[in-house]
Amino acid sequence: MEQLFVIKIGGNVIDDPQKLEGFLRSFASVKGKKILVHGGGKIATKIGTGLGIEPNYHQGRRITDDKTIDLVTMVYGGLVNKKIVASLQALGNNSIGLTGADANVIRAVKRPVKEIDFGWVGDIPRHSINTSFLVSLFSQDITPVFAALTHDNQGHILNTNADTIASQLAVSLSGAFDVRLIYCFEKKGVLMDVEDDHSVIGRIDHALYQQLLTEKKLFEGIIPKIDNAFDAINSGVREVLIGDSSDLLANTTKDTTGTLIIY
Ligand SMILES: Nc1ncnc2c1ncn2[C@@H]1O[C@H](COP(=O)(O)OP(=O)(O)O)[C@@H](O)[C@H]1O
Ligand SMILES: CC(=O)N[C@@H](CCC(=O)OP(=O)(O)O)C(=O)O
Repeated sequence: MEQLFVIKIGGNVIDDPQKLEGFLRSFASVKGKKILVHGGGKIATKIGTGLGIEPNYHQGRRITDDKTIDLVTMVYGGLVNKKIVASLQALGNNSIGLTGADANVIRAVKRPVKEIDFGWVGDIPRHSINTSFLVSLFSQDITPVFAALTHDNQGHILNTNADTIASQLAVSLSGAFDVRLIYCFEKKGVLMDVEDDHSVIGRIDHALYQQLLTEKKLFEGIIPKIDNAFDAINSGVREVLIGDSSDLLANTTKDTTGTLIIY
């Protein structure tokens, strides 16, 4: 099968113009079929605060009320997405900016209210991705660039975690391609000590993951990222890597750096 890279770029890199430029330069030079997924939570929080829309989180996850869904639609689907696409065009990488609503690529369901009402937040059921549209873009040599937004097919945009969008896109395309999912962020990989960039853990399987959780080596966003990584590797994705955005090119070869997630 032909190889496909599904690459997610993290919020701290998007927030740093120099790092973002370096990353996009590397991304543009990745040969073959590829998809880029981004969020932009930090920028949304900054712009929202300026507009009087205070961020509201529960256990690190954004609660998305009526004003916030408008905010993130503007920031993720507009500002961040279109700037990335324009940069890629300048680098000679023809690309198209998409949300999950465009061409009905990602239909999601609003997260049911349990103890917490997350508001306009989407979860992606299996088999709800329009893969044939993506394949048609690949056949025209156009790279899809996804913002962290989906839709519910009832006229609503849903704020959807970018790591989850990346893993679900990877899973849905794994029947047709040899997919390598790469989570790029500002650290060298999953670290034994989050303050020490030399403490990269080369491989994590389920047993080691449980041990790292018990030892409290992992906190905040890295936990849902690893959960999404396991979801992908358990559902047909060939390889999943978590690494530094500046190591992207190495991570598209056999000599990967960063952390491999394995069964
Ligand atoms: N052991 C660890 N190794 C690497 N990162 C960790 C670890 N524990 C916690 N983290 C935190 O997880 C964050 C990554 O999650 P998140 O901010 O959601 O990613 P993204 O940049 O992709 O949006 C890192 O910036 C880091 O602060
Ligand atoms: C529902 C949900 O988690 N939405 C995220 C979407 C952005 C995102 O995932 O961005 P990063 O990957 O850069 O954190 C949020 O609004 O923060």
